[in-house]
Amino acid sequence: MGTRTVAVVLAGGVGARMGAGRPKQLVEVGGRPILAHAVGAFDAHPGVGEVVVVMAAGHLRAAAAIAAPFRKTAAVIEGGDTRTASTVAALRALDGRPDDTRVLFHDAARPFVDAPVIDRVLDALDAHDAVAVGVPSSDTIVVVEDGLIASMPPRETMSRFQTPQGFRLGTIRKAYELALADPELRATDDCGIVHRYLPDVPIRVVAGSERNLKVTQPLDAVVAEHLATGHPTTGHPTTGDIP
Ligand SMILES: Nc1ccn([C@@H]2O[C@H](COP(=O)(O)OP(=O)(O)OP(=O)(O)O)[C@@H](O)[C@H]2O)c(=O)n1
Ligand SMILES: C[C@](O)(CO)[C@H](O)COP(=O)(O)O
Repeated sequence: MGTRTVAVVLAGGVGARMGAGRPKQLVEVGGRPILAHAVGAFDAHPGVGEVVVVMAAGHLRAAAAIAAPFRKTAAVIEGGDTRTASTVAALRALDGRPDDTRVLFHDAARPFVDAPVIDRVLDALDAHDAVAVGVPSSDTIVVVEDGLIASMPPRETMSRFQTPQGFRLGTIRKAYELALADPELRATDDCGIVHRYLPDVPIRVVAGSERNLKVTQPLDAVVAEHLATGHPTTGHPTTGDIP
């Protein structure tokens, strides 16, 4: 048997910016919960052996019901207060696994991750211990401090990060061990933890996909419905803009 690959679907958030009254990963697009789309993508991928779902406290039964029909679902566990804490919960659930295990961390809020993106991450993990997924930024990105431009990196060097982010388990474990000892720890993704705490580990960036959007704001749900069905939801002020 080859090296095991575990996909961790991070669904521990509450969806405050979406304001749906429940975690956005439970909201349906195209007739299925967002969480089901995300779990389904990894369940269907031949390179993935197991799927672990990390769910927001108070919603574990709902998540378990969504994940149960997928044969690769190995566990549904409770997350933490931050995305970082939810990743830590997943790493604890993987205690005892060999260091060369491949682990993919994916935002449940990205329902349209597809096989080519997962392929690229897994292929890159053959040669690298940490892999990120990015798409070129169409916008100019500026660093703003106190309402003023502090720096303006050249747009052609800017990449918008998506998930899955892939790691050898030993590498991401070590990075989090160091991160958790840092009282200043702040991070929005897992590659950021490796970049900061294991700066000598090169992080390979592979191409993501514009479809692999993160459903974050109410408008994203309209776009997601359109991508899932070809039909926008009705009643939203922007639906007329979408063919
Ligand atoms: N404590 C947390 C917070 C976030 N996430 C997951 O990380 C992904 C990206 O986070 P985000 O889009 O910010 O989701 P929420 O935290 O739910 O959104 P918000 O910040 O608007 O509350 C999501 O799949 C989310 O469920 C998580 O597993 N645990
Ligand atoms: C991991 C991520 O999706 C990469 O773009 C993003 O950083 C998640 O951030 P959030 O604040 O948890 O939405």
